[in-house]
Amino acid sequence: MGLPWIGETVEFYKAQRSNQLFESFFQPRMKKYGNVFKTKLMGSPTVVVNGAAANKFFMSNEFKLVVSSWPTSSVELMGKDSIMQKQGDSHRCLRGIVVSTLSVSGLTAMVPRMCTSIQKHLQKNWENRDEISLYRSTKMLTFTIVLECLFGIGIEPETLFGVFERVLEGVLSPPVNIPGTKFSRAKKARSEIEEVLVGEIRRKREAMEGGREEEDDMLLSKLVAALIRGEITEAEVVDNVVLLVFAAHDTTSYAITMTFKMLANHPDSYSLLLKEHEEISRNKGAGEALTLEDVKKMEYTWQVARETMRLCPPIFGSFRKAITDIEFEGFTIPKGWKVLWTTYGTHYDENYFPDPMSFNPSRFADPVQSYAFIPFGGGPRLCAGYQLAKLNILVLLHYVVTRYNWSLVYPDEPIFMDPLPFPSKGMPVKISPKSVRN
Ligand code: HEM
Repeated sequence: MGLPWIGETVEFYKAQRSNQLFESFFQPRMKKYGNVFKTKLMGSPTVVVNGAAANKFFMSNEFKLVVSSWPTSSVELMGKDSIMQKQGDSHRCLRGIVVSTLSVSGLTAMVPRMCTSIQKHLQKNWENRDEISLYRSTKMLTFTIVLECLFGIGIEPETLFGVFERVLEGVLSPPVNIPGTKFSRAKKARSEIEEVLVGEIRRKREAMEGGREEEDDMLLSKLVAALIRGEITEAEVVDNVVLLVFAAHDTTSYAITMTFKMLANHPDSYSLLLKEHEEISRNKGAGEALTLEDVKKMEYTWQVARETMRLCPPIFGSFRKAITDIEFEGFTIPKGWKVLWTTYGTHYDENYFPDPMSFNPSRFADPVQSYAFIPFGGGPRLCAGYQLAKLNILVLLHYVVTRYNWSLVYPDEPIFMDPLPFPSKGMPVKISPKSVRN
């Protein structure tokens, strides 16, 4: 387990920064000790678990044997009332509100809104340019989509983007609130966001209580309606807006950029994907928005995106804390110890994915063993924004591949992690418009 207090923290962070967590940290230990091994990270004895059976056991026993465990700085910056800190009824209530906006009827209404946001973004940021930073562009776009299409918050996204970025920089930094530290800058940014959000929430509440606005299918409206009914508090509304923007941001944009990278490196897959989108475009009138039915036809594209997230998961895993002594496969995990499940441990296992390091989207044409493909987690904490992320990835890909010729400036651009992965140069892409109808 390494040195007495820090254990293997230094090795872990070093591997993480260079995006070598699997190769330099997990894999050597799995080879030596097996799929379940003990280490010490950030002062906590931690059991790292890998494999579908372990994923199922720990993810589905959330609240019974384990609970999510986040660093102090994340909790302070996302807020104590965000869904990631909730358990029991309060978790169910908040999750129910979020997921209700992503039901079939919610998604049906969302697709045209998303088409408008994406087309506006491309027009503003891609038109008349011959090179763009794909990562920065998709980050800004994801942020806009969460505010405009999910929450229905009418604040100009550009005015809040930089402030949110400052919060994100502090979420995994040491929680030292001294002027000049990343954490203190992030706290200040969080207060600025809170002020804007509280203003927006109170304005909406007054309008809804005064009968000038009705509850609609946007998430902010649903949260404020629950606030008026006394089911949740104002702090819960604020903290969950912040959390959802955080949860959506770097994850979706990384998934999109890596999908483009994979397509650039696998021209055969790109040809198949392009055919799928050209077929969808052919059946649309000029300027006609996509529908949920069109998105459902993007089957191969979703296979490509899933294969990309298998090989390049935006989230490498997540920590839990044992709330009781746990017996698992002959091991005893004492109460208070941490458990870390990792995406790599199953995504790169040939028992679930033959020839695991090769890019083969069509392996997703058939159903995958449950809890073997876990970029979105599983169990009660399964990603609440899964459907939004899927829609965002598919609809953006549609507009880009049907409207632009594109190529990567640096096909072998290194990926760094801090704490989430990102392309080190922002993934610059050369673009030129195609002549299209819609
Ligand atoms: C490709 C994009 C995304 C990936 C890979 C991803 C991944 C994940 C993972 C792995 C978890 C589980 C964490 C755990 O078990 O501790 C999670 C939870 C969550 N995600 Fe996502 N996510 C993505 C996009 C989004 C989006 C777009 C939203 C919302 C707008 C979102 C909202 C959430 C929320 C609210 C939770 C916590 C759920 C709960 O505690 O009940 N995510 N996500």
